[in-house]
Amino acid sequence: MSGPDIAIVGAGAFGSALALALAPTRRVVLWGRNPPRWPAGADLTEKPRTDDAGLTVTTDLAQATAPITLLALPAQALRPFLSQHGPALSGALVSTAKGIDLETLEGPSRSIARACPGAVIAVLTGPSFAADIARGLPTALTLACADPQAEAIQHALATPTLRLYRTADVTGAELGGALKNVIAIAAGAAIGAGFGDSARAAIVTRGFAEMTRLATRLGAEAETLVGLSGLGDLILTSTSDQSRNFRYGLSLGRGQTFDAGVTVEGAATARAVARLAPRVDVEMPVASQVAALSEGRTTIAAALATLLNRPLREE
Ligand SMILES: NC(=O)c1ccc[n+]([C@@H]2O[C@H](COP(=O)([O-])OP(=O)(O)OC[C@H]3O[C@@H](n4cnc5c(N)ncnc54)[C@H](O)[C@@H]3O)[C@@H](O)[C@H]2O)c1
Ligand SMILES: O=P(O)(O)OC[C@H](O)CO
Repeated sequence: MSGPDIAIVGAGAFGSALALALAPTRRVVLWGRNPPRWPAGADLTEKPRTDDAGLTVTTDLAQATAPITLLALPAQALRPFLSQHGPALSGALVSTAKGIDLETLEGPSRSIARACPGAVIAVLTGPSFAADIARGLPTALTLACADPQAEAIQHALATPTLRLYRTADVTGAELGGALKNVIAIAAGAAIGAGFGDSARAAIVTRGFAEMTRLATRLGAEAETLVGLSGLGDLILTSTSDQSRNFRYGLSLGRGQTFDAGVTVEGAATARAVARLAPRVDVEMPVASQVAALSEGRTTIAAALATLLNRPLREE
């Protein structure tokens, strides 16, 4: 019998959910340094499988070898992981991370390119909660890849309920996924502070404008930002308390503490953006308030005042 079709590196909520979604029709190996974090509501009973499918869980990274490897690690963990293990990875490397590295101010695809020169690189992103994917609920994602293998990877990762759209705009797709987390924190903070749904709509809309400004300045196509990876994921994350970023924002708005063990990609990415945006001369007023709030440099009232007191201008 030949080896796995798909390796998944990272057995947190998302890697584990993808493993459950793909295993009924593919040979999947899921690697984690800890046991898998099966999402709440996932059905862990044996599903009907094709003869040539199934799931293997391992803590031995050498076993996680396949033509396609999904890197389901948090954005701030990806580069350190790759610097240690990058040379051992092979095949197409597909990142699911949604963030900007605080040290390099680069997205996941650049981290992979630096650590694994010559690898086929892709990004899997878009509106999707791990719990939904694990339950087999219908989901549409973006597979961003500029390599001729993009279409083959798209087909290899799609399932009857996981519909993948393809783009060659890797920069746009990964920045949409990273920046929506920052704006979702702001949306949560507005709701948590009691500013209301109209304020949230304003933050999401103006937040989307600044997401697009930064992404296009960094080489993204504006069209990508209005797709699943940008606007689609922004809508999901800014409106659902399933989102960890939104819930973190809620707690900021309410003046409550938040469990430091929960992955909140938008907090670090807001700080990365606060350093990156001035370098490319892009204004990011909402993101800079999220950075200040998450670092405790401002209060929710002061953040609101700063945003409302900006000079009046054309939309
Ligand atoms: N959870 C979701 O609904 C969801 C959906 C889409 C995308 N994503 C993205 O997928 C990425 C992973 O998120 P998640 O929800 O699985 O996070 P998680 O917090 O549930 O799990 C992260 C996993 O990474 C592991 N990890 C962290 N640092 C590591 C390291 N240095 N070496 C090895 N393993 C390490 C942890 O042990 C954990 O198993 C994030 O960028 C997130 O934005 C998550
Ligand atoms: O729980 P969050 O806020 O990390 O969001 C999860 C996914 O990115 C939603 O698409």
